[in-house]
Amino acid sequence: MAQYSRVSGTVGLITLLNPPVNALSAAVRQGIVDMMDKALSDRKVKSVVICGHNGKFCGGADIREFSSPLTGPLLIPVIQGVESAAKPVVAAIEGVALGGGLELALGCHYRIAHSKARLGLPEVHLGLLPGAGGSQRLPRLIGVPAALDIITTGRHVTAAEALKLGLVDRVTDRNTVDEAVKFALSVADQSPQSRRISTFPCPHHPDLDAVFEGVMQRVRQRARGALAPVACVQAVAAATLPFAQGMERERELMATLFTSGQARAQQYHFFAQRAVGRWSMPSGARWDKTKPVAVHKAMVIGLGTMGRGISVALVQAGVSVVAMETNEKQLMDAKQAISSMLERGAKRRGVAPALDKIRYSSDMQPAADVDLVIEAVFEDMALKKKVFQQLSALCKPGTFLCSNTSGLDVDQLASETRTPELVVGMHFFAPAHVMKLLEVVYGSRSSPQAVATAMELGKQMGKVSVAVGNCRGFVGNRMLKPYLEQAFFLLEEGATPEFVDQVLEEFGFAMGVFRMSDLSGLDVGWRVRKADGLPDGHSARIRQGCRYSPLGDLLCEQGRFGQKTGRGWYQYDKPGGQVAKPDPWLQDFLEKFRTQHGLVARRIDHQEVLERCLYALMNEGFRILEDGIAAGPEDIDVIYVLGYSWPPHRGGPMFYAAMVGLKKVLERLEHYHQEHPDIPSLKPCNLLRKLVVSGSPPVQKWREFLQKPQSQL
Ligand SMILES: CC/C=C/CC(=O)SCCNC(=O)CCNC(=O)[C@H](O)C(C)(C)COP(=O)(O)OP(=O)(O)OC[C@H]1O[C@@H](n2cnc3c(N)ncnc32)[C@H](O)[C@@H]1OP(=O)(O)O
Repeated sequence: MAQYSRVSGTVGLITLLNPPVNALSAAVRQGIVDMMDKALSDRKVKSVVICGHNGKFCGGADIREFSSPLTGPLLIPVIQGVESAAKPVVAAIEGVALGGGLELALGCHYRIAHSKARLGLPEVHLGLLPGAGGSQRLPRLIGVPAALDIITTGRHVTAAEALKLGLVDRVTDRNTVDEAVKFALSVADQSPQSRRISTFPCPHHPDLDAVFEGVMQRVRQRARGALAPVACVQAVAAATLPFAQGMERERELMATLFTSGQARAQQYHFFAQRAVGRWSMPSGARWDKTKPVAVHKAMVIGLGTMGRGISVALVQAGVSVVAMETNEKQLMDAKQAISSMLERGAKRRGVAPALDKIRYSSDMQPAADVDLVIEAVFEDMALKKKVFQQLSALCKPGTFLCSNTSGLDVDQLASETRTPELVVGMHFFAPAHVMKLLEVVYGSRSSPQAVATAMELGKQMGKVSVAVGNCRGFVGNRMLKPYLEQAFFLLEEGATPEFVDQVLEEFGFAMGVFRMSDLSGLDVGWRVRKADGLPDGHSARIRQGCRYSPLGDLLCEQGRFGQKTGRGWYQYDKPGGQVAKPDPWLQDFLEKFRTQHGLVARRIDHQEVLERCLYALMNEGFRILEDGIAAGPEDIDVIYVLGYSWPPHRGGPMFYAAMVGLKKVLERLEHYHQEHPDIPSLKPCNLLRKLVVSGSPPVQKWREFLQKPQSQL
């Protein structure tokens, strides 16, 4: 809803009231209409200010309303009503003006922003476009190139940048509403006629065609099959037409997006990202019953790529860091690298680099005086155990001990310490100061407070933290295993790396499985498999009664580790080269392999590649839910979108399973498992069967079918 009062004698003040972000629900839209009527009909009122309750202008349309038929007045006429008002209307922007919120502000005749406010049109992240005139008014106000940038990236613009772009008229450090009221008084006698953005012509640009072509090309490349970014460009292109025609085009494009599965997927992802913050553990411990401990000082042990990124993320979150590395040369290199990462980051954010927040050490002693340690040494259990033993002896009581591991047993590490309840895994993703995902792994003895502290620290670092149980590979890497396996089996059966990658990239992954494997290095998994007892030079295709593909191992034995050696599943022009080219050697190698094992290459189609890779991955997701390793499908989906480049417009693997239809997924898995009975990951899991028998409920209802946590609190 919206509140109305008259202030300073002649200013009508309309306050949007819908906590926490004053989203434009039906009641708020109706409130704006009613309060505008009140202000315009009050003869004493000469000008109007629109602001948001509690220091937030408006977070946009109420996304929760998108899943049911719209009621109340539509936003487009509401904004038109504001713009066509005969009295000047000023938007007082505090906190955020996003999506429909910024569109409303664009309908006002003036915009005053607080210096800390953020403005943007992030609809593209919800699978939409700014459909309440934003795609038409923004380019008219700030020009096509700047509008295209803001609309297609969905990024938030600071008040300072908004002022530079001409998006706001004034920026203030003072009380924004008071300033807006003063401003409204000063323009009370002026006609708003010349301030109506819908009447502006689109600013001239010498080569608009080239601008649109360039952006469209970039957007298509980045979009990976997403419809919204492309529609955003098309909508802005329509801003060069007369306003009414542009609005009609915006409406048509929006209608297509609004009903698309992609918009549903991206809106699901928006809420899923927020839902994972409400974590729970099988013990019944929960986010709302556990207080995190504030971390002021942390230590990072091991300054390889991960340790450096983690140190930067901590410093940028305002935590004092001791960065430790025993190798002096590595320590010096790390210091230089971390300083330049901090400097670059600070420059991007327009702040001073917090170089004084970090100090360096070549020994473990400073661990005695920190609140939390993140161990980020090489992924080797023996080495990590040694570090945890040392930490246990050194740290003061209450210090949280975290391991940045991508899949090792957190319980084993905890058992090396005197305080297993303070041990959790913190699985960061590379580059750790950039990637948004953090898996927080609780062991069987981790205390709820340790989990809450790691989750909160992740949030402070700007990450989306997901609490997961302890098992080999946790959630993300555990699901990756059957996916990779299927890709290898497909090569054995007749596919090529190029074809498998092409199918997965067409689906929307940034990189197919083989290009990704070349980038991250084939040797990483090989070393882990060898540590698990993989015999050298052995190419058997059946291990412990199950199908096993030795292809990756055989490539590693040839020194083909991927990009870094210039050869892997593809060839590169030099070690470290990035352009993957098909390698005739690999074709020859695959043919010889098939002959050696009596395999006859068959024609494998697009559908089989997708189904075998993706359904095997989803099936593992159902097992993870069944095992209680993830609390709900949202957790898995957030991990896959943010950490494994699953296309956001497909929601995540569990959401996608629901979109495809659980019955179909089950049938196809049954079919493939019949064809390949020696591949256990293709055997449909019980939870999937249970859901199908229960009529394939929507993904939001799956938690009801999972085992309830046992409350021990
Ligand atoms: C035809 C009309 C078309 C219009 C197009 C639109 O306007 S689409 C909406 C565009 N707006 C956005 O995309 C903004 C989405 N929100 C955010 O980015 C952030 O929430 C925020 C506004 C920057 C605030 O961030 P903060 O970290 O402070 O809080 P949370 O993200 O945790 O949000 C708090 C709760 O508010 C819910 N929420 C936020 N925005 C909306 C919204 N637009 N509609 C409905 N609900 C919203 C959010 O879900 C949180 O609640 P939970 O219960 O925790 O989920």
